Amino acid sequence: MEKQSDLLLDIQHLHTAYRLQGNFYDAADDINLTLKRDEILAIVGESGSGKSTIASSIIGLYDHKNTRVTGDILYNELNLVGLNESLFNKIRGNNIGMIFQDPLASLNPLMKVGDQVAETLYYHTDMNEKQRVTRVIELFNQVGMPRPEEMYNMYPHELSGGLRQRVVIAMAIACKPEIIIADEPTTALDVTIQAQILDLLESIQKESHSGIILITHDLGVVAETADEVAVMYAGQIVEKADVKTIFEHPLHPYTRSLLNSMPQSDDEDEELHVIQGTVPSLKNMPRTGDRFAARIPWIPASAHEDEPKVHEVEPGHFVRCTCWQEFHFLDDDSNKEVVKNK
Ligand SMILES: Nc1ncnc2c1ncn2[C@@H]1O[C@H](COP(=O)(O)OP(=O)(O)OP(=O)(O)O)[C@@H](O)[C@H]1O
Repeated sequence: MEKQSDLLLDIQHLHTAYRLQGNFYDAADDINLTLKRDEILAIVGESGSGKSTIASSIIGLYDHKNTRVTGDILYNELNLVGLNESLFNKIRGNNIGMIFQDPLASLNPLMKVGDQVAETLYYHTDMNEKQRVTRVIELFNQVGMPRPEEMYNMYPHELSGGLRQRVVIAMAIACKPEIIIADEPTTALDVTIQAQILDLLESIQKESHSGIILITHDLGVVAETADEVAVMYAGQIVEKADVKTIFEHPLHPYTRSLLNSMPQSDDEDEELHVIQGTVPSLKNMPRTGDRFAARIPWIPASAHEDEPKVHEVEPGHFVRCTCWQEFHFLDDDSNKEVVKNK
């Protein structure tokens, strides 16, 4: 049986709405998710599907005047929804580490990278200066920075993108957080460096027994690293299962379309299925019916539930709506485009 303490985060009925011209619109709509110790949970979906909205709701980094967060985000006994800022400041960095897409934006250009990591330790631990420097060198070693002592005194612009992201990761894990949220941590990096950073995240997770939420639009990244996967479309989770099930037995038409659009080879002329259309903007989001229906118009309206519910089709495998039962790809090439596979 699962130990109570294995559950790190329990997100229930999370709604995050942004104010646009006076009205609030849900960008995350009734999100239910759990994160366990020793688990990498990937949240995957196209741009605009609401992935980063979930991340910012968890860590409480949003414009409180124009963002409304309701529901529960339970971290142990604590509900992070509505938590006061001084408590949040203690939890951020200490219990929950954050890695963003663009390491340059996360770092202060005018400060030595070693001092930036040491600063996190200054705020969250009672280490003295010497201990902090020692710990930073240890962290730089852990994240695979060559010549850590030398690196300590460098400025962000003197480092490559991959090394900068290692600094950000060192900062995120400095206080051994139980939870790490990585929002597109490899998107800004070269392909070869991407794999190294993913390997690093995995080894950190194994060593520290933390839980990682990995936000990505890249199913290749998911296949390589995730244990559990939540597929998001237009603010909602449309499918959730373990990684093997998502790749070997996907059901929701959106998950199947995403998988179908993945390159199968390195051939630049490979024909890729492109999902026609885009995620609707917040204001244009249909608030009733199946939000994905518009992108699979060849599936009859009767296949969709009027108010799609999430069904547990097998233990641990959740799918929104029953339309998957009638879903098929088009036989002709009308939803297929030749796009450069790079
Ligand atoms: N602060 C904000 N104010 C208003 N609308 C916002 C705000 N942040 C995000 N949105 C909108 O909310 C929706 C979800 O955005 P979000 O960034 O969470 O998606 P995402 O899946 O992370 O996409 P991306 O990968 O492009 O960041 C989008 O329609 C976006 O335009």
